[in-house]
Amino acid sequence: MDTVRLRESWNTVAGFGGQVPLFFYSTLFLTNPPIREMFPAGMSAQRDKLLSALGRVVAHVDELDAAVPFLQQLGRDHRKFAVTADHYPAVGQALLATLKHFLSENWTAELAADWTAAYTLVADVMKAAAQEAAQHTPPWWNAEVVRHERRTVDVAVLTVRTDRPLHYAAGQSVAVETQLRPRMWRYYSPTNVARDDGLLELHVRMVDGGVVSTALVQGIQLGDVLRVGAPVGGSLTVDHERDILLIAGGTGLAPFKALLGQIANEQLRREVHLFVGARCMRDLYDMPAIEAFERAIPGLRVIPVLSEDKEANVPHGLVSEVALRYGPWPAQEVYVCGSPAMVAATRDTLRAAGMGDHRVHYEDFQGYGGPTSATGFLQGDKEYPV
Ligand SMILES: NC(=O)C1=CN([C@@H]2O[C@H](COP(=O)(O)OP(=O)(O)OC[C@H]3O[C@@H](n4cnc5c(N)ncnc54)[C@H](O)[C@@H]3O)[C@@H](O)[C@H]2O)C=CC1
Repeated sequence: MDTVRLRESWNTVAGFGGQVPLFFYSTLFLTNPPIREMFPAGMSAQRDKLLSALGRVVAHVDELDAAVPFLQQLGRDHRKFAVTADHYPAVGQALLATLKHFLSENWTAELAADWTAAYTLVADVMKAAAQEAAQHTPPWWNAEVVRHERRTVDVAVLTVRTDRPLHYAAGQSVAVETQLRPRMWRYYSPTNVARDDGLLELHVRMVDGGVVSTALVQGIQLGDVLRVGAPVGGSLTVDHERDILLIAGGTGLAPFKALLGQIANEQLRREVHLFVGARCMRDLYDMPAIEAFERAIPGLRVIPVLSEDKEANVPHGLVSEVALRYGPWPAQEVYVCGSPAMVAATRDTLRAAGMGDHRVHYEDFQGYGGPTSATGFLQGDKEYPV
């Protein structure tokens, strides 16, 4: 398989922009009408998600070893869409038809063979992981809403109870769907460690144009049943004993609250600093719970930071910049979570301050195709469905 040729051909096709997903989905749905039912009625949000994710993964197939855990999660997570092994050939055929169409005279028998081999590798990893998961877990968990608190105009804290235990690591995310918005899945990070009774707390901010987050904040009723997908993500999990610096922007606090739950149960003594960034006082929507952790964890220090309002005794500025001012952080593992813009800006700030990328952790959902890895993932209520 010539991976350079694969990548070059993908770059050429990607240059056709929005026409590519249009052609891909038309081909997929025309040749396999039942697959249309698996996607939401409105396709605009995810038009390019599946395809760009597939393209990225397949074109980097020479790094497949590194991508295997991600592809396995993807395979398991896709069970919630009712994707079965039978669907993979249809997607592969639509992908090949799309490449052929846009590469026209540059589409050769060799390229067709390379793309077929690459897609087969990716699909095999995903299918095997899905099949293995099917032995012991459902395609999704039903989760009844048992508590719904509006903490601010646009932030709700939901507590749901899954119908069977859901095992995940603190810092991972799960996809959530409400029947108010069928087939539109959004990722949220449970804010508690996994519990035997299946209780999960989720933090949801209503975002502009976010139809799912609006439904979860404003439309949901106690007793409603959400669907929850298999856990994904591994960048914000902690499996070491080093000191930690956590930098949260807004509801990006969610996975870190779960980490505090994990750390509170450790026998270990380590230093943990948590910077909680918000625009104004009322956006610090969960401080009593976070301060309770501060009392329970001897090495934990929590520093709220306001970027818009100025309040006495509360540091002012972007959370990343304030966190740097409190340094130096010579050996801490650094975890960053917030909006994509906040994560990108924080990474730049830390890099400019000389902090090596190797100890800065953030969830890369593009790479998934969602928060920056390979298939239409997301964080919070960003539009990253597959
Ligand atoms: N709800 C959840 O479970 C999870 C949510 N998220 C994501 O966290 C994000 C939270 O956003 P909001 O609550 O609206 O936060 P926000 O926009 O109110 O920002 C909070 C703080 O982050 C910093 N910040 C924001 N934008 C920045 C930028 N461009 N450069 C540098 N610093 C910046 C500032 O200090 C600001 O005060 C959402 O994108 C959500 O998708 C991520 C993981 C899990």
